[in-house]
Amino acid sequence: MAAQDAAVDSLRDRETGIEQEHLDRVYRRLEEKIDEAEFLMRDAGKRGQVGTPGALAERDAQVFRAGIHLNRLNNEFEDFLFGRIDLLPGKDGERGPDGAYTSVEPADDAVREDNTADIAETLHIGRIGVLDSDYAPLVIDWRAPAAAPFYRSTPKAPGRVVRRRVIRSKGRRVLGVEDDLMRPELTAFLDGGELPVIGDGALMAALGQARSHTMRDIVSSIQAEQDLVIRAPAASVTEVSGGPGTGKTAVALHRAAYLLYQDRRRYSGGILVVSPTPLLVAYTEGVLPSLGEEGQVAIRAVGSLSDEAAGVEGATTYDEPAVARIKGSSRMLHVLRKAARGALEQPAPRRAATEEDGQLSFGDEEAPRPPRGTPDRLRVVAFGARIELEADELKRIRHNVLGGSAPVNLLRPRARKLLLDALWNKSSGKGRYTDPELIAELRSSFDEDVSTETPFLTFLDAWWPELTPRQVLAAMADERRLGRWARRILNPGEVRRLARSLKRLDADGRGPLSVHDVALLDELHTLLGTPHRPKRKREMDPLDQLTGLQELMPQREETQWERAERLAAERTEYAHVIVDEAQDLTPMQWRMVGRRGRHATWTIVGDAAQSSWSDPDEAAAARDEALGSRPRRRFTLTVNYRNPAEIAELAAKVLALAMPGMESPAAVRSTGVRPRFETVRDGGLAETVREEARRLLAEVDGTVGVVVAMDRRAEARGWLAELGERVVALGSLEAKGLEYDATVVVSPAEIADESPAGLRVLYVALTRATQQLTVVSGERDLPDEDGVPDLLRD
Ligand SMILES: Nc1ncnc2c1ncn2[C@@H]1O[C@H](COP(=O)(O)OP(=O)(O)OP(=O)(O)O)[C@@H](O)[C@H]1O
Repeated sequence: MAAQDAAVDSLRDRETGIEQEHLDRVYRRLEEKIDEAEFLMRDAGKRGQVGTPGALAERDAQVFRAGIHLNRLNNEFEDFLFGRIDLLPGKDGERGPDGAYTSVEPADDAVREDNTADIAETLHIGRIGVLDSDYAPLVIDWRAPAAAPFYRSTPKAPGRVVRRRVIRSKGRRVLGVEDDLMRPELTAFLDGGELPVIGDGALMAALGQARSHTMRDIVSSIQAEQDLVIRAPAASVTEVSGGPGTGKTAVALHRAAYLLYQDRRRYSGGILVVSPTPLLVAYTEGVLPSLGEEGQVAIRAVGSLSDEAAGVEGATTYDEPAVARIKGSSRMLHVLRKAARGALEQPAPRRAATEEDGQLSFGDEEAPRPPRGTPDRLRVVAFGARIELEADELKRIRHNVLGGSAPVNLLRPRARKLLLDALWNKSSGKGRYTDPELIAELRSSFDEDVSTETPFLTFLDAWWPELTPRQVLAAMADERRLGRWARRILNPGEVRRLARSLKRLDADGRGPLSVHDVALLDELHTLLGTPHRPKRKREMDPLDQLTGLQELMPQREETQWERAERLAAERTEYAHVIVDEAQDLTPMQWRMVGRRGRHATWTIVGDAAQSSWSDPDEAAAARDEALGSRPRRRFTLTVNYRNPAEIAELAAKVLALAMPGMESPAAVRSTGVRPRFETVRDGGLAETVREEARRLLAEVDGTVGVVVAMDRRAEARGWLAELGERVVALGSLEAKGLEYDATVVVSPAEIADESPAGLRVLYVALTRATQQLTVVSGERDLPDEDGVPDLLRD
């Protein structure tokens, strides 16, 4: 036995050594390329401003590209090289642009009658492609067509692949290899020797690893059904559904990198990834840089998608479920339409303002102030006489201007014009001449005189103020006014709740926003419109400003990440929109996201069984509206890579209650560790949860997540304060998309009772662990003698 183990070890060492040699060659080549890039930059710097403008531009572009390349090479990705496939000869013998054979199917005579074959081609797969000096592929980019068999090949449909190898490396050192045989029936030869096979496969090795607070890419172990989604053509809409842990988020992010690789020019319009929470953004945002992509992709939480949320770093607070339900509903669109127009009229201020000559006095501050009570009379002097418009005339004019659906702030010029018309009609100027030319001249000077006088300007500012979305939202905190705008749309109870939830905002709408407020603000932004203002000077494109090395350096000071942030901030529409956890978008959020992808192609990933929105049909209708009539391509992911079977089995009980008849995905592995059930011990809930978290911290190497009902969040953070950074307390809605080595789910009944979608939220909570799960029951859970709460019993 010992001799056999030693043989296996020496084979492993030999194969690891072979890959080390290859990696050394790759790094030698990378060093050559770095030297080349550095030379190019030095040379360009020396040459300064000589040559024709065209040649200079070309040289500058080359320097810029070399600089970026250099940066990437210097980054020395962990696992720079991660895969290898050994292939049979191809059918047609043609080679693609990366130097690899293009055919997927083996040549007819590739396998001899005695089931032996020769390996005709070996490809190494890595994060970026590297060619040797003869343009032969040393490393193939994982997104290149030649790399597809690495992911697609299965023992059922192996194509040309005989052996797939995952190479584990760190920096320049190969740590080990894991092989999967795609044609186990075959004896294959490479360089005269039999092709050896090492280990039990890479997927299991990857899944067993401890989790940290950031997601890892899965580039070395993407599975065939996932690869089909990642490489699906970008046209129209790609919809991906799949249960918890099937890799939807991972696939969505890898797809973004793939699309950029495929058609960088097209996606220079930007890719937007919409995520449900800032926690999930923080968890996932490292994946794209690890795949060599960051510049063009913006990952945004739905609560910070709108510029209207700027200044509060996006919204992170949640409304109570009944309020969230109102704010998310498409009925709000009708309320907002009325509010955007109705908010023009300000109720009279509590403290009486001084009125003088038909105008409200605003004191002598110069800065524009929010309106304080709408004036009901306009009085100006023209042709030496006073002209007045009374309340009912003003009302008629307002009504006239507001007919139609144009954005309110853009109607101000029209309001101004109708006011001047009405004043002119009352003036003595109107009947002064009969000659149309003279009338026109007089009218034009009347307009100019009146409309530049302070009384008119001050009146217009107060009577037709330029409203901000936040001011309108704040106006909706007045229950009486909101009641008018929401008549026959919301019932009185809903009006009261909604108004009360907005009392947090001051008159200008400053104050803490909830996640659902953001979609309302974004809608208001559209309803109000932004009057045209002179544009700020455009920042120059790096290629515009480069003239050599000296200019390249300051440019480097803006990191790729900052550049992405800046570009995203300037962008309002994207070339491709990816929606993660799409089942959670409310109808109003779909409208907000839809506006950012009116001309985009889309990838939408989600799982109806995890929806925390109470009315999935209404959300589906809003989603259809956002996507329009674009054709859809649908995929389903079927394997749960996160939860061991023992945990998946328990979660399936809740799924059966939440969505009867819905199938849960098959867990890919089992650990033999069953979920634990605890009831509150003597020290109370805090002590019980703390003890359990402490125990789990000792059991696993990575992270522990404690999931509680939303209104216990702050309390739970206090319970765990002393346990260090590996443990995190989360509200049930915050757990979306995240995962931990071990989780403690506190009181399933509390989570399930939180909202109409509570059972689905509980299903999410129960599917977060990669290794161990403990359920702690309180009284409401009616635990049996084994501590199993009623919701989780058979
Ligand atoms: N092919 C794979 N190789 C290695 N790990 C994988 C693979 N596919 C998925 N995983 C891992 O499984 C876990 C779950 O993936 P992910 O979070 O993308 O799933 P999800 O479908 O978005 O889950 P949920 O719906 O619960 O949010 C992650 O840790 C991911 O890295």
